[in-house]
Amino acid sequence: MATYPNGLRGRLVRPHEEPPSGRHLLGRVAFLDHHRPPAVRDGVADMGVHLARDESALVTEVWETDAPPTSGMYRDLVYAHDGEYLFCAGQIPEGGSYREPVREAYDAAFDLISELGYPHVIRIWHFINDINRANADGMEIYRDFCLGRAEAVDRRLGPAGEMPAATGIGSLGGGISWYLLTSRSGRVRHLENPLQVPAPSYPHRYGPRPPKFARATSLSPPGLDGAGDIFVAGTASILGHETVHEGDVAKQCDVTLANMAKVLSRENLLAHGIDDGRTLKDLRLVKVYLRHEEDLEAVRSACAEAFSDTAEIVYFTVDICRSDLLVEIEGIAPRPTA
Ligand SMILES: C=C(O[C@@H]1C=C(C(=O)O)C=C[C@H]1O)C(=O)O
Repeated sequence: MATYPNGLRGRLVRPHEEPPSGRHLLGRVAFLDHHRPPAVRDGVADMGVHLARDESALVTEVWETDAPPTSGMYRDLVYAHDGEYLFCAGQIPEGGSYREPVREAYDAAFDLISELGYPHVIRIWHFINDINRANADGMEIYRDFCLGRAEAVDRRLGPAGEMPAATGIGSLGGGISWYLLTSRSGRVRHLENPLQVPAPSYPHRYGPRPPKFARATSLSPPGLDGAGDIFVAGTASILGHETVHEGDVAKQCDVTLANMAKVLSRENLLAHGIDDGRTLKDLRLVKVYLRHEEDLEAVRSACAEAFSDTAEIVYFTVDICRSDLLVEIEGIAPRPTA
């Protein structure tokens, strides 16, 4: 623990802001108006995701650690690791079907994780261009993606293999951009939400293979066994396995926030063996995804009320994994002592 007094921390940096100083940069994901391939740039593992429609949405997510990282390329992935944490990012070019390339990309990441020795996956993000469009075989691209992911996960972890909190959301170009964080020896626990069917158990009507992710993941750094940082997955207006409040963004936003509050609640954490409780006011690094630009003010005011004044909140207008979802939100509740 002494080596990692602050551990892994994510921050959002706006174009006009000073880059972070004093700590080491493990990875950098820039949300841009174009995509930028994964590479080591200025010594930092870096990738650009096409998510910004205009300059107001330009923002960079940086992951800081306490030890100097080593970075490099592995197959098509860029990575960096510092002895306790690993960041890795990749892009899968646009094509007629994503099933096979997603399987290969996941395979490469699993190989990297095991070769370098960072087996505990904390969090994964996927940004999928044309997520609701049909692929060359007529299958929705999100479902095509889920198929490749499920096959890769089955092969490596078995059908019951646990996956961490994730985001699977639209983007504006560049195929699929994805990145993940893993830990060497931290304690990683995956959490579900009693209001929602676990995504890996969604029925067949949502696609041939279900999405493999948890509703949240708790990361306790080495030496600290209590509650850790809680990474809340991309969350939407889904109860059980069904979308609720089709066409009503305000109500979808309320259900989304209630789902996030439930995952973080003391009752839910205790049910997962974690003696702690968090609220929406503890969330930081909040990303809000909207299907329609015109919903921004309604969603912004709901979020301003729900989250802390000091939370960093960014808004992106992109498609969402189900065509009836209008809003999706994710965030991180850091451990209180940090
Ligand atoms: C919104 C949902 O799923 C979305 C898709 C995910 C994925 O496929 O990795 C993860 C979280 C969300 O971004 C949901 O099913 O509740």
